[in-house]
Parts: sequence; structure tokens; C-alpha cells
Amino acid sequence: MDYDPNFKSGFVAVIGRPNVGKSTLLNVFLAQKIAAVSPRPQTTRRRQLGILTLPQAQIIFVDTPGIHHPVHRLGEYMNQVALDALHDADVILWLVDGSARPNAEDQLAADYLKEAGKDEPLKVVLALNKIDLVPEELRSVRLQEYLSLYPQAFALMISASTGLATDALLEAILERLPPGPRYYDEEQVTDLQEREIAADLIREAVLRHLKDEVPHAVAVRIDEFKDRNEETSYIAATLLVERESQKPILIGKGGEMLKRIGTTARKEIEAMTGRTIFLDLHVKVMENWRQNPAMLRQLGYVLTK
Ligand SMILES: Nc1nc2c(ncn2[C@@H]2O[C@H](COP(=O)(O)OP(=O)(O)OP(=O)(O)O)[C@@H](O)[C@H]2O)c(=O)[nH]1
Repeated sequence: MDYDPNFKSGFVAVIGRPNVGKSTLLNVFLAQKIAAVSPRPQTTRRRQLGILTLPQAQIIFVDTPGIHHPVHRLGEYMNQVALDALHDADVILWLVDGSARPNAEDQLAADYLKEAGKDEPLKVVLALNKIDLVPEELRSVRLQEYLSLYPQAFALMISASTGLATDALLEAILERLPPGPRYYDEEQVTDLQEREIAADLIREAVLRHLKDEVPHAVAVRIDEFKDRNEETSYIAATLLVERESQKPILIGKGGEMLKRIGTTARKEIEAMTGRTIFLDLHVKVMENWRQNPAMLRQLGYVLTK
């Protein structure tokens, strides 16, 4: 690899509480659907990378699960992932929901930042997202409310869904990146395997159709992902639920709900892969999978420490 002293690269940890729009923003930057986006909190469970290669820089986004108070093993794992990402990051993009006042979880994120930056100052860019929902006259007050949680941050207001000031945000990140090599090929946008993305898209479809009914007790296991030819792939996946009583909710009358979930997921996977997909979905009860470290590992939630 040729060394270019003007080239910049580095890791940008994207943090913030669940549902602030991390995935939406990542999709804007990468112009491709790689992270799960859903109107329900905590869709992003795994640590994900999105890689943006520009003529003079390469940014590797680490999309962390939302920081929140742990209530079970999966929650603890998610917080640990978030802390690890802060330590390793060159720049931290702290995304908050500008349409609401700071709450205890935002305070917790600020505490994480203080903890991670106590020996070495962190480069934190604070982005107030969803500013399209905030009346003009309230905006600067809101900015100050968030900035007071971590005054060392560079702050700006954006809207990931309208694209407002997302260029300025990218510029602020680029300014703070150190010189470095191009770590990944230009064409590569993620280090997530297609099957992992497919699992995320299936889980997203479940959350979208089921609203409040089974939400976070569902995990997706990809059992098979085979290319049949150039244009078609076959995917078999199992939706794991925690209790027998959740099974009929997922399946629906005459299998109608499962069919709807399958159709939504299939379309999303087809958009992502550019291929025709045959999607075969099953539902299985796996009691208390969230408390089971072996099960979490099998589903790709590797406990790091
Ligand atoms: N009005 C408005 N809505 C937004 C904006 N950005 C995101 N949203 C919506 O907010 C919801 C959550 O967005 P996500 O991108 O899934 O949030 P996330 O932070 O990745 O969520 P987790 O995966 O749970 O951590 C979705 O319904 C988005 O459409 C914005 O700038 N303005």
C-alpha cells in the first residue's frame, strides 16, 4: 500500500441511547442499507462497522448498541461493547435525540465519555439529531442542555432523515481524524457478513410487524444461506422465542403473520443483495436464550471480557 501523508483514516464510535437514529445516519453516510433501522428501540445489538472511503480519507464507523442500564446479560454485553468502542475510537460521534430533553440515559452516556476520557482527552462530536422536529426558537436552548452534560464536545444540530447538516457533521469528523492508511478496499462498506445483515433485516421485519407483542425476546438464527445461481439465493432462518406462548403470536392465524414478516424481510434482503431470495422462516422456542451465554455466542453476541 502506497503511503500518502495527506490521507486520513480512523475509527469513529457512534454512541447514543437507543432509537436516536444511529442506524439512519449510518445509512445516510454509506448510502446503502447496512444497519437495521426500525421505529422501535434496541434493534442494533451487534457491533457493526460501516466503512466510508473518500478520496482523502477512510472512516470506519463502529455502530454500538445503545447505552442503557443493564437488566439482563444481553444488556450487560451491550454496555461492555459500547465502552470498548470508546476506548478504541479515534473520534466519538455522540448522537442524541434533539427533539427531547436530555434524560438519565444521556447522562449515562456522558458518564461513559468522562470515564473513557479520564486519562486521555477524547475527540467527541455531539450531534443533536431529529432537529427537524424542534421549533427554531427552541434549538439553541436544546443544544446548551446537551452540551452541558459534556462541555468538551464539539456540538452541532442535524437531521438524519432530511439530510440537514449531515455534510457539516461529516466535515467535523474528517477534521478530527488522524493521518493513516486505507485499511479496507474502496468497494467494501461493511465487515459484516451478508448472512448477519440478513439476520438483522429479518429481526427488523419482526419488530416492525409485531409492535409491542414479542419485541426483544426474538433472536434470529440463519441456518442456511446458499447461492443457487448468479441471481438467486436460498435462506433458511429460525426465529427463536423465549416462551411457548410467544410462538402463536409470531406465526399468526394460519401462518399469516410469519408470511408477512417473511415478505417484508425478503424484499429488504433482495434490495441489499441485488438478488432474488427464497426465504424459509421457522419459529422455535428456546427458553431464556437471553440469559444463556452459549446461546448468545451462537447468535453472534460474543462476550469480550
Ligand atoms: N423526525 C426524524 N426522525 C428520525 C431522524 N433520524 C431517525 N429518525 C427516526 O427515529 C427512529 C429510530 O431510528 P434508528 O436509526 O433505528 O435508531 P438507532 O439509534 O439506530 O436505534 P437502535 O438501533 O435502537 O440503537 C426511526 O423511526 C427513524 O426513522 C430524524 O432526523 N428526524
